Amino acid sequence: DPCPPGPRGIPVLGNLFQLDNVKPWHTFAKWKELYGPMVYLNIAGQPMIILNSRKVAEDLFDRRGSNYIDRHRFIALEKTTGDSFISIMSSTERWRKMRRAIYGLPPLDLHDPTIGFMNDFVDCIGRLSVPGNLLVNMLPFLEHFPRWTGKWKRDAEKNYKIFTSKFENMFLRIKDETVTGTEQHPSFCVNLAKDQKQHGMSDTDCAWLAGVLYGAGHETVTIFNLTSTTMAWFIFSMIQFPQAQVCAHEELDRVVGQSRLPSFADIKHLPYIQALVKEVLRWRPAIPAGVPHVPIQDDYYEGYLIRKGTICIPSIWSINRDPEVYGSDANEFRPERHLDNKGRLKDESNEGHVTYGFGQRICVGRHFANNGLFIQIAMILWALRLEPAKDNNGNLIKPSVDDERSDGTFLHPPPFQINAIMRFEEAESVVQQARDEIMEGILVRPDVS
Ligand code: HEM
Repeated sequence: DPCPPGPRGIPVLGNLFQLDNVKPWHTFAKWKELYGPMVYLNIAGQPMIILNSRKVAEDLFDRRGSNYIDRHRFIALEKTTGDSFISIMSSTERWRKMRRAIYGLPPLDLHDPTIGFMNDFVDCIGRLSVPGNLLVNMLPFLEHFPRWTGKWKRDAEKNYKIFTSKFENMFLRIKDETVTGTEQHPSFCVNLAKDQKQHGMSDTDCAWLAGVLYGAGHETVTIFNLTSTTMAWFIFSMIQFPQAQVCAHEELDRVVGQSRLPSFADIKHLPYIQALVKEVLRWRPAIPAGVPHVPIQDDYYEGYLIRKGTICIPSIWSINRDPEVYGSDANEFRPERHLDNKGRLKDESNEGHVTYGFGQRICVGRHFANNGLFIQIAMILWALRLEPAKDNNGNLIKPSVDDERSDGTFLHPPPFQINAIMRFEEAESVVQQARDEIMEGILVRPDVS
């Protein structure tokens, strides 16, 4: 049976050297023009398929989701985490249990001394998640070579011990306090400790699940923080497209007024802000080549064979600007595309993009992320007007709209400076008051350090 079309490779190593490890999604988009929505590659014997249209990605990952449920092996990352990293775990019973257990939020505490430790953790994970940067991921037989032949293996074993012991300490402390009734503050760990038996999870699994989720929502500037990367793209888009800011300000003034901050209760009445969140995520997805899915059985699609074990990469970048879905202006930043002609959201159940991935491995943090982005964007625009910084002669300095930075997995805006201007006099005191209330709330919590 034929494989989908794709670029010709060289003998043995196939298309290994045609894979662009820096910004592969731009190469995928070019290949879409040449070969169509499914592009086949052979990476030193490992089959790989790039999915470049929404239809193909949804047909396979959503409609046949129970087959496209597995992950490709990131071997060094697997060893560093004792294969406890839910996002890259194979579709085992352990993964199922962890996914089922996720319903709360990771605790965030400004005084938590673990912040430095978590920075190291997310840095390490970020380095190991770049698909092509370690040979062992492409040539898995290297995994079984002795330890002295691979530094990656020695580092992985050492780091696994450090991370596990810290995560276990963090989890077991909460668990002890939950059992003795001293931990009163609701948190993800408290819920997990209470329901651990029901979920059938070991202490180490609970500790890793909590640690990884804490990492995903972690408030740092490291590459791993998808929410803060998306916020950086939001600010970038506001200085590039001032008209969108004018529309957002108009909506906030009309719905919220100027005497109080926006809240979650306003969400239904702020469709333009919701559309803005969707458009930032669509226009500049933080993981533009997604996370690969791997089928557990051979599959046939449109006359092509997709062998089990094939690395299937959803090109989120291409799919988010598929002209068949978004029309000819798909490359432009236009929040209005998510609204009908009465200014209401076109379809509340539809994200309007595929930035959170697909099927049974879709991002479990997406509601948390959407809510966080909504409230941050609403509050920033309620109080501020964002403008590009000016040079000494008063000229605006603004990066080119197409500029971007990447390490192969995550997409960031280039460095840029802004001026943030209070929109009205009372804004400052309203923000200050809200801040004081939150700080009081944190300070009355029991000391958790
Ligand atoms: C703007 C923010 C975020 C973006 C763009 C994002 C994107 C993604 C993507 C593309 C995947 C892979 C989906 C697939 O395989 O098709 C994923 C998985 C995942 N995300 Fe997120 N994410 C975000 C925020 C978060 C947050 C805040 C959390 C935690 C609270 C989180 C937890 C997870 C987990 C645990 C998985 C792995 C699911 C699995 O493999 O079964 N994410 N995310």
